Amino acid sequence: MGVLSATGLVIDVPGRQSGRPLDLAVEPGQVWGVLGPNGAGKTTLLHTLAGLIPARAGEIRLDETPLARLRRRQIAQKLGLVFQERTDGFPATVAETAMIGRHPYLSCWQRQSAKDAQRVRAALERLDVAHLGDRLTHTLSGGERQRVAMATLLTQDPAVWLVDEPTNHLDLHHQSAVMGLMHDRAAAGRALMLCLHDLNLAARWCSHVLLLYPDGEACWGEARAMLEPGALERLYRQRLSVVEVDGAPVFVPINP
Ligand SMILES: Nc1ncnc2c1ncn2[C@@H]1O[C@H](COP(=O)(O)OP(=O)(O)OP(=O)(O)O)[C@@H](O)[C@H]1O
Repeated sequence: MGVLSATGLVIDVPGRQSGRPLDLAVEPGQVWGVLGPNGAGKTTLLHTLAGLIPARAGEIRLDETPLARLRRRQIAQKLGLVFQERTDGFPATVAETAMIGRHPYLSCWQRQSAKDAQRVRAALERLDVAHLGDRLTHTLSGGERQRVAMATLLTQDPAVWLVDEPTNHLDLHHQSAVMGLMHDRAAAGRALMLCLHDLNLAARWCSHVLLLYPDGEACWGEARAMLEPGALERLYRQRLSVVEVDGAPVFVPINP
């Protein structure tokens, strides 16, 4: 049983017949990529696993405890989520936003410590946004905002990282840097699940893959076995050419 596990889980995608129940466990050290076409339910799955929306059926366990039995704060001490899109609830600087990652560990009136501030600084540096610490987040570019969101999750550094499109808005260098961070956190014993649109990032960085089909079908397993060109062509209804670079497959869409 992994640090995050789903048993008989059916996600609630509006208007869809119930799909294949998911039975999977995300173990420490694993990086799961969730792949599927637009509307397949990737975000819905992540939000369900985070306890933000109810499932149609099944059970989710976090560290062996049913999610339904945990209070929100207990969940936030073990699990963090980066949303695909962000809205600013209220004006906040980059440093203040990253500090939100420490809130699950602080009691109501407890002030953040020097150690918390140090974690924020280190996270901002790791995500290459330390120079933006005093800027209001709504003034940032899309890629800068994405890196601040990742820095906030790194400040939280929970056992389970759920990230909806980690490389959204990022240039090539920062895509690679963020995926490298995911790899490092997995090596440090975290369990990660990432929604990805880029097959090549999945092939390069994921240990496990879950393929979600628009009709609710799904299959999952080790990345090497799941990233089979025929299966991916059916998933995306897109012909693919495959070459190998640096020991990993590179998928290139081709026209008929
Ligand atoms: N609140 C809602 N009301 C109605 N339909 C919804 C709602 N939320 C999600 N859906 C639908 O559920 C389906 C799954 O959405 P979801 O965002 O999980 O897909 P996704 O795989 O993450 O897609 P994308 O790749 O475009 O991000 C979509 O068809 C979406 O329109």
